[in-house]
Amino acid sequence: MPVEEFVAGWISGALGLVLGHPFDTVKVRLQTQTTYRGIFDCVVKTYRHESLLGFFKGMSFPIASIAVVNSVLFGVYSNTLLALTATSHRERRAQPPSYAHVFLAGCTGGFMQVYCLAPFDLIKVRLQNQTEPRARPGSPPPRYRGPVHCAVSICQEEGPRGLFRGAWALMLRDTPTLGIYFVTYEWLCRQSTPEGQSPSSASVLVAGGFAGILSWAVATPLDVIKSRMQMAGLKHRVYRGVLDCMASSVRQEGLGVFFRGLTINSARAFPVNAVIFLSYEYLLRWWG
Ligand SMILES: CN(C)C(=N)NCCC[C@H](N)C(=O)O
Repeated sequence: MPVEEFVAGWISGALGLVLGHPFDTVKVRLQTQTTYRGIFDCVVKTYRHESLLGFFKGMSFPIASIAVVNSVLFGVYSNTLLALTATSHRERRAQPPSYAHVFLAGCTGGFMQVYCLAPFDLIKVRLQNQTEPRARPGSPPPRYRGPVHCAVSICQEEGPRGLFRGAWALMLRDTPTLGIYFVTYEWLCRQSTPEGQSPSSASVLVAGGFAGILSWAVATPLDVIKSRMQMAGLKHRVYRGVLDCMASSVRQEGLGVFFRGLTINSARAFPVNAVIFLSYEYLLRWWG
């Protein structure tokens, strides 16, 4: 099994993560808290209250976990294509796989990454939702002191299964949308590249950026539900499942709830995924 794809997936994921984390914090807050009037209000309040560091809350764990998560996504994707089409990454420009195969491989990568992503994503969301400024003498300490304390507290208070809260919604979000993600990337690359050649850097950037936007646009409704289910344990709010969370969110806030965070998610998705695909492609070309 070729391992370069796993390593390239890890490095490219880390680059994308650092670039996109501040946008991600604003998105998570808009999706799970009702105190903000919009993106601008959330950015201003976060900055005033928590300084620039507020936007980077919860980033250390994803940085550590991206090694596993993104390498599983890209590694499983590429190796599933290898199993389906018997072509390696190098041969795929000359013998492009069908879009059905690309979709299937993307869905498999998305499905497999959920197992690694679920606990890390839960901890990220809980830490991002802590709006207290950094500890000052006399001010109440935040609920979680950091990622490890957060993981231990969840295990103690909600049981080890608590770490997988929202995992069903995450699986429903990621399995089809990662199929869409890779199909969009492949389609846009092929449209802008003469047959048999490798896509230029500009093509990769644009195709990666739009693949990110489209897949996140489709993923946003389930992303909202996933984030709410992840926060539910903390707020002692009990949802009976994904459908119950959907129904109760719509009842209280209307259908617009499914589109919370869509604008900021799209603004984040373009640069993040452009950088992910560019670094992934170049690392693989560089290694031969
Ligand atoms: C719609 N979904 C779930 C995705 N496109 N997932 C791929 C993740 C790529 C990158 N880490 C990001 O956060 O955008």
